[in-house]
Order: sequence, then structure tokens, then C-alpha cells
Amino acid sequence: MTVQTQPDAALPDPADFGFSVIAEDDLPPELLALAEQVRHLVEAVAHTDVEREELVAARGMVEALTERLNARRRDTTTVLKEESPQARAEYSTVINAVSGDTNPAAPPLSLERTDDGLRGEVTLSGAYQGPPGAAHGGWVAALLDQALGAAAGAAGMPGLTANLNVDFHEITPLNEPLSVEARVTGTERRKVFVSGEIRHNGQVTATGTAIMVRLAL
Ligand SMILES: CCCCCCCC/C=C\CCCCCCCC(=O)SCCNC(=O)CCNC(=O)[C@H](O)C(C)(C)COP(=O)(O)OP(=O)(O)OC[C@H]1O[C@@H](n2cnc3c(N)ncnc32)[C@H](O)[C@@H]1OP(=O)(O)O
Repeated sequence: MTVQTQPDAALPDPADFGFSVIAEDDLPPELLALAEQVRHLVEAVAHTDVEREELVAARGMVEALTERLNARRRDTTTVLKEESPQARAEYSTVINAVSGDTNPAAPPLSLERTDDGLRGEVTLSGAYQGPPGAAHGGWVAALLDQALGAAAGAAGMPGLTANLNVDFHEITPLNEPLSVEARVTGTERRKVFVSGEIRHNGQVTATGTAIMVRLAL
């Protein structure tokens, strides 16, 4: 296996494939703030134990709000272009289930470049629970899948996950800051080998490896 993370000279523009592409600046801060507020709402709904009348009233308000927000909708496949002066542009879907800042279902995980890959911090609320007090394994895997895929993308080799292996070493706690790291470890034809881990207070809770298959364009 060759460890070679040299990206292609040029990557295709998603706009050429019919996707709408927007820049980070096109996302209104008000939308980011709304998404964050709805994360609190989801957490509150998941935990609430108020009286039935309160639940009925809340449902009515949320129903009206849903209708109001649906007045104008973004295409699900809209792609976000992130530009940085040091590196090539990176693409991701705006409504990404793990990292989408404007998607209230996303924790969200945001990742920054490091010397050898990507690193980010994220806190999973009680809404991501599996066993009592612990993160659901599927969400732990989702954090790793996203970080591993993004590491391949950041190295100039965006692709799809063909294979993902996750080892759960300790429970991953809820409501605690978690660090997520990922990097490319090698390439072979279109296969990009990636590895990563999640830590809580420096202690590894889960590790993952994946094979990302580069987009055949
Ligand atoms: C202009 C573009 C616009 C882009 C805009 C945005 C880009 C964003 C990009 C990046 C952002 C990062 C954020 C993402 C993070 C989340 C990632 C996910 O959640 S991805 C969703 C889950 N994954 C799927 O749904 C895949 C479903 N599977 C497939 O579509 C195919 O199976 C695919 C593409 C993976 C491979 O199919 P084939 O036909 O293209 O290629 P074949 O020839 O089968 O395989 C290529 C090589 O990979 C190996 N391979 C394939 N599957 C394997 C497996 N399961 N295990 C091991 N090796 C496998 C094969 O043996 C072959 O290897 P040999 O070169 O011959 O050695």
C-alpha cells in the first residue's frame, strides 16, 4: 500500500454535475442560530415531562412554525463550497446529517485541518442516547464516518465510504466535549484508507478505519 496523499491537480466543480453550489457566506447567521435553537428544542422534547395541555400547546406552535419555514425550501442536494487561502476548495452537502451547521439533526461536527489530517470537537446531547447516559453506537460511527470521509476530501480525494469498521473501547459519554480526529493512511488506485478516533478527556472511546472510494468522475 502506498502512503500518498497528493491530491489530483484539479477536482471537478459540483455545479458541472447539476448540483446547486453555495458559499459559506450565503448561509444567513440567522439560520445557523435557528438551527442551534431547534437543537435545544429537540433535546427539550426528548426530555420533557410537562402536563398534557402544555404538550398540546407546544405541538400547535411547532406545527405553525413548520408551515412557516416550509414557505421557501432549499434543494436537499445543495452543496456547500468552503474556500480557504491555504488549501483547495472543499465541498460538502449543506444538509449533512453530522456536520451540517444548518441541520438541527446534526450535532454538528466541525473539523479543522491539522498537520496530518482533521480534528474537531463536538458534544452529543441526550438526544443522541443509546445505552443510559451513553452515546448511541450508530452516532459514534456516524461521527467517525464523517471525519474519515472529510479527511479524504481534505486531502483532495473526496469519495464514498465503501467499508467502515468501528471499535467501541469505552462508552462515549453524552453532554461532554469529545475530540474527533481523522487522517489518510494510504491509497491504492481509487481506494483511500483512513483512520480516526474519538476521545473524551484524552481517553480513546472509539476508533475507526474506513475505505473511501474516490469519486469516479
Ligand atoms: C462532483 C461531485 C460532487 C461532490 C459534492 C460533495 C462531495 C462530498 C464528498 C466528500 C465529503 C465528505 C463527507 C462524507 C462523509 C460521509 C460518507 C458517507 O456517508 S458516504 C455514504 C455511504 N456510502 C455509500 O452509500 C456508498 C455505496 N457504495 C457505492 O456507491 C459503491 O459501492 C462504491 C462507490 C463505494 C464503489 O463502487 P464503484 O463501482 O465506484 O467501484 P468498485 O470498482 O466497486 O470499487 C473500487 C475499489 O474499491 C474496492 N471496494 C469496493 N467496495 C469495497 C468494500 N466494501 N470493502 C473493501 N473494498 C471495497 C473494490 O474492490 C475496488 O478495489 P480495487 O481497486 O479493485 O482494489
